[in-house]
Amino acid sequence: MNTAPAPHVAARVVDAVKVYGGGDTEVRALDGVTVDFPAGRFTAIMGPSGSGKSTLMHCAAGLDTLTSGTAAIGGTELNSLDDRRLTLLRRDRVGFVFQAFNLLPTLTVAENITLPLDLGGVRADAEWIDALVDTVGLRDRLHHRPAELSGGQQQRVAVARAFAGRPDVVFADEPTGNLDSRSGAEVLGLLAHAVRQTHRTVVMVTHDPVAAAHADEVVFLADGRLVDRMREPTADRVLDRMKALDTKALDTKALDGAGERRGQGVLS
Ligand SMILES: Nc1ncnc2c1ncn2[C@@H]1O[C@H](COP(=O)(O)OP(=O)(O)OP(=O)(O)O)[C@@H](O)[C@H]1O
Repeated sequence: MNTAPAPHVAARVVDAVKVYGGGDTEVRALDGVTVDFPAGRFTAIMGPSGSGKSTLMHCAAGLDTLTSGTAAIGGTELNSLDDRRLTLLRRDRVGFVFQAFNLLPTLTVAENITLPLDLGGVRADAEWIDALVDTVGLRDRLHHRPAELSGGQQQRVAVARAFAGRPDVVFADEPTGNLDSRSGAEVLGLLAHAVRQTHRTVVMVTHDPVAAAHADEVVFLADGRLVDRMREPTADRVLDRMKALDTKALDTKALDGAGERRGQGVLS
């Protein structure tokens, strides 16, 4: 079966299973997840702690491999790539933003932004980079080093760096986890703006309903399964959904403790 995405899908996983460990310590972090991340949209992944959010993101981004099932980015199935091609795909077609800003302290803001392109020997598109610098509001900081910037400004550099190579998709893992709420809101607004203005795709893992509300759509995981999707989320609706999932997760754990069979996912 050809599971490569149609052009309007930036990334996709199909029947994704990820098992860590074996025997008594086996964990099914993903238990048959199929999800599309539409191109030109901002999607948030939410779910209770341990529900598989980071595992899904890492496998969808080619940072980790699935036990079974497939993952694809922009029409390319990741399982079909050897290590070298996978590294090139990650470098050329995927951007990353992490909780820790991961900037190089000895480089200026401008150098940090174009670092992935410079490492790959790719010529930066000056017009695109110029527009990005304006989008993230760092024009007057281009020659500063990261230590001279606030946390929010550093994360804005990381956002510009993630978009520098016009990637098919930018994956963001708790990008506001180290920021105060005001800087966090700025970075989220920026991600949403970059998606709208440049028609790029962002997939973000977050614990925070307020952060998720900046996305166009939220996908919810529970127990390694996709249990719901919500378009045009608001923080209140996401919070209500999360409360229901957390309650269900607690109930399931209580049942497990009583020796009952594990629940079959929250909505099924
Ligand atoms: N490298 C690993 N080895 C063993 N188990 C792992 C590993 N990585 C994750 N897990 C387990 O897989 C499950 C899913 O983990 P994952 O980090 O994807 O969840 P999460 O929803 O991102 O959690 P959190 O919100 O707490 O960050 C958890 O039970 C976790 O303990």
